[in-house]
Amino acid sequence: MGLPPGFLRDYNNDRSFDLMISRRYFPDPATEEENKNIGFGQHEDASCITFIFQDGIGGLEVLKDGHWIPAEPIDGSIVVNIGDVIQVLSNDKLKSATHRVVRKPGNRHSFVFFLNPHGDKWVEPLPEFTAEIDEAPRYRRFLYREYLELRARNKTHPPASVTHYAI
Ligand SMILES: O=C(O)CCC(=O)C(=O)O
Ligand SMILES: [Fe+2]
Repeated sequence: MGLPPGFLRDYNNDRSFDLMISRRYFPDPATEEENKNIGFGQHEDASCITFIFQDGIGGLEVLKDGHWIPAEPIDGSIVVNIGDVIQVLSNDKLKSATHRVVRKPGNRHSFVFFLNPHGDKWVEPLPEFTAEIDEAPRYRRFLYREYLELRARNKTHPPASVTHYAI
């Protein structure tokens, strides 16, 4: 990221807002009905970074230049996604990965670990990516807890994203 080693640890070394979720996806129902094979719709994670441990079934996809690219399972490997917090800290230099899961013929299992800041942490573009390189901040600052609440409230509506704080 162009930041000193250990930066993320120094920014937030409190692990109490981290989260690990175990997920199970049922097989593709193989109907023609639209969106029926979506196991987890397109989204970005609210985390700093996310680690995905998936089995061999597949279905995880990442959006790149308008195309969905499968993140094929590789035995013994972990998928690492950049989340919204890094996008804001880096003032958009690093983008939160847009991803989804499509259902495959088999039952899929994954463990998803979200490395998050503490809820009382302020999230804002860092000087290294703004003042120090003559770039205007693209987000106003917000408390991490506020953002989690915003996302929880908007779950059933168009999902909230970090663009809510865009300047
Ligand atoms: O199950 C997966 O592989 C990914 C799930 C996911 O994107 C999430 O929990 O945010
Ligand atoms: Fe995700």
